[in-house]
Amino acid sequence: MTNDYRFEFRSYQRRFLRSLTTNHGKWDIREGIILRLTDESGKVGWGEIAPISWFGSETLEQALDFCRQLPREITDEIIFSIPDELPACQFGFESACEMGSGEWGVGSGGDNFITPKSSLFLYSALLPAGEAALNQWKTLWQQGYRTFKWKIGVNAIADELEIFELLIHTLPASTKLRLDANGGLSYEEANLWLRTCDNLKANPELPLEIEFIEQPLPVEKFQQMLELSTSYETAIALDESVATLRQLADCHQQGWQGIFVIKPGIVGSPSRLRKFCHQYQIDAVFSSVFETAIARLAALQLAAELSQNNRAIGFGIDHFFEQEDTWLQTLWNDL
Ligand SMILES: O=C(O)CCC(=O)C1=CC=C[C@@H](O)[C@@H]1C(=O)O
Ligand SMILES: [Mg+2]
Repeated sequence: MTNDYRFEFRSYQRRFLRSLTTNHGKWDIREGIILRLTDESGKVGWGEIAPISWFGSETLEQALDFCRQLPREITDEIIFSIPDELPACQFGFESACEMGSGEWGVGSGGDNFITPKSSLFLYSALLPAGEAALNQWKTLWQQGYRTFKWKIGVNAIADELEIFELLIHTLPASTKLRLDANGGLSYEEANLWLRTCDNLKANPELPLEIEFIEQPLPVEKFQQMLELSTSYETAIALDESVATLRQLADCHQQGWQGIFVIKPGIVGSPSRLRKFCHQYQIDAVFSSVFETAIARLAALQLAAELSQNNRAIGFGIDHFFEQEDTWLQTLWNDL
């Protein structure tokens, strides 16, 4: 795309089919902004700003304020100087530029956001927290998922360990299971979960693989997580700790050698993410921010370019929403 664009945007709301319950609380409605850039030749680039403020990005209001103060005609210069305090805006505007320039091989954008569930990617499906996981996994298995992520740190640890015991005796042997605490465990609880997973790893009768425990401790407990990462066989993945590019660089610089969960929708500038990942070859797992197909297309493009170690991508979240294809068209038609 050339460097002058007509800029339009509108906010959206999408209700989860079922609330997403994590240690951060209950999430019922996903709100975001869809933006459209049209260059002088008429080429269109679509972008999406999908903040998660409790994860470390800007708030939706801050993103809307930023969009409202922009002129109707904007330039590359404005886009590539969006401050680091607005990482979801950096992602939304930059990816709209890239799409419009056809760098993804997407033509006019707008009419086709089919994000391929290609076999090139293994997808990880998000299970509901608590014992609902025991009922839900089979439907997802029948849809082809072989990697699942289950939220812990939501209910009492004794209850979750009990459900975990049932889950590992129910899931097929070839399953990979990820546990995501969203920073909700105490140091003692994190040790108990890691020890439990190590014991499972040592049990030949239960070959199911615990791929990693995600963000066991709060962001401010980085040193304790660094210590835990060398004390157990079971891998640890940082998520909230590396939510933005600044945090990602900081944890890497402080010596994190484990897994990094990358949420492209809120991490910040795609071009700077590419540079970082190419430079440091980090072990990255790409993860959804419950975005629409617009941001998902951009995020999958980055995952395709930057994924290492064949890790399933955390975009198995379609079952959290109604079908979206017509919804996106109606959202924009009356603009
Ligand atoms: O990463 C995945 O497998 C799916 C996405 C996912 O789990 C999340 C997306 C956004 C916020 C969180 O609730 C949660 C996470 O902590 O990773
Ligand atoms: Mg997570």
